[in-house]
Amino acid sequence: MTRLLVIDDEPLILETIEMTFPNDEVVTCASAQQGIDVFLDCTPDVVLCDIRLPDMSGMEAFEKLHRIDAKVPIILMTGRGTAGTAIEAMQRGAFEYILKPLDPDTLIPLIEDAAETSRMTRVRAVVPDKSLDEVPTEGESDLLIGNCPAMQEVYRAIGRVARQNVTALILGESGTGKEVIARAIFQYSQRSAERFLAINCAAIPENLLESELFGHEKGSFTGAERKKVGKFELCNDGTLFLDEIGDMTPLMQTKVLRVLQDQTFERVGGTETISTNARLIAATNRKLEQAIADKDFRSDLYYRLNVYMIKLPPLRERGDDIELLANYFLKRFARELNKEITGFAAEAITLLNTYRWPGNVRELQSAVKHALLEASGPIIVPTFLPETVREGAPSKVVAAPATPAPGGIDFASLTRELLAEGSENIHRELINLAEKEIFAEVLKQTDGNLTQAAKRLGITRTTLRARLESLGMSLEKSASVT
Ligand SMILES: Nc1ncnc2c1ncn2[C@@H]1O[C@H](COP(=O)(O)OP(=O)(O)OP(=O)(O)O)[C@@H](O)[C@H]1O
Repeated sequence: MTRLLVIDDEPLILETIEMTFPNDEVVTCASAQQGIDVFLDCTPDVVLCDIRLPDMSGMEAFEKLHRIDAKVPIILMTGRGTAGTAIEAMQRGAFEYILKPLDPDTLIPLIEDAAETSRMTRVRAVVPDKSLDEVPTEGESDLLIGNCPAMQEVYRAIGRVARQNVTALILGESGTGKEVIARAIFQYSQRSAERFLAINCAAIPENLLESELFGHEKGSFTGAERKKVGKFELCNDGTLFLDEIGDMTPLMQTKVLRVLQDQTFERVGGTETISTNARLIAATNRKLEQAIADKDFRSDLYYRLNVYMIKLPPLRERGDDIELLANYFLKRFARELNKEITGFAAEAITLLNTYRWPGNVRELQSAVKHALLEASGPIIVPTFLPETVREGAPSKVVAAPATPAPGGIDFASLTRELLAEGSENIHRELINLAEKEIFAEVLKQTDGNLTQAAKRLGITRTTLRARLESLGMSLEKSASVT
């Protein structure tokens, strides 16, 4: 839910906006002073402010609001005659301007975009120190969870790069936390009081992306009814987050490369050369080196972006962090959903640890939420987890060896299959598979006696038990035998 503050003295406009956003909290004010008082009182997510107000000019009102909290996106509503003032306000930090009469098809995506920017700018992404017990209040901050060596390295990298004014490139599969890392870099940087804007390069068509990034002059193409200031210009002194950069078209790659090289560009249809010192943070889940080999991505752009690279590991490679994250989300959502659930059953943890998590942290987050909504007792047991996690084999290979050789598992073909699949966890997957076979056979020979089996294997009973658990192998039979 977005908290929207609307300042306008036209009752019809206030009513229209209330009706357009029935599921959001819309606070309306008929004068600039009243709007400023409410702003001070409730810190909205987004402000919509008319450029003509009874008690002061919209520009003055904008400047007062912006001075109070520069991180709240302010959108100015204007008639055609006052668009020039609105553009000037944008250059001073306003988020956008919109022409009256308001068209819901333009207004709704604009408010969504502003609310998302507001969230990214204002919700802190906090790199943990020692206090991992901390559960931030919803909306206040996102604590980055994870202790594994790869995540420790990520935190160190944020610390190293944030305060330097260089481009950062964040790589990682979908849902690994690239956006949170980008926000952390911004928030720990010297530009944290300046503008932070984000754009998803995969979500919009090339010509729109071009306008969004570089702006356009009025009349430069059909539909360009007014001049637009692009994000590179707006982010002068600020930070621009280009998400899914690997999906940019060749034309856009060339244009972005030029900005990185010369810090200049022209608006679409314009001749004026504009300078920008926007700091770029880029992210992608594509393997850029492969995209370069496939001639899909410019190598010179890659080298420009890759001044400092942060690689996020997939969740399945983060070891104990899976349990840590699951418990963190459990605490967080239990509080939000007002549920008294204290933890996970051991079997549920085993499932979480063995599942492959193709959607990474985002998928774990929704699995925990799902489990909380399903849960009826004080702890999460396997049946409350989503079916994909319960039944989704930890990995294709571990579930069903594709080509077992007559005498056992054909490791050479499995290795080839995993290589072709692009797996980056071949060692772990095959070792798990081998262990499963070995343990199953020894337990069969020792009638499920854990002590005997551990003795024959030459490992301790505790180690065997832990390995069986983490491989998702049943302990039922062996547990009854000591
Ligand atoms: N280490 C972490 N600790 C806590 N929450 C995390 C962590 N990493 C990611 N998240 C949460 O997981 C969700 C997905 O993260 P995010 O959107 O940053 O991923 P992404 O890599 O940008 O995904 P995509 O490539 O699909 O855009 C977010 O809600 C984020 O807050």
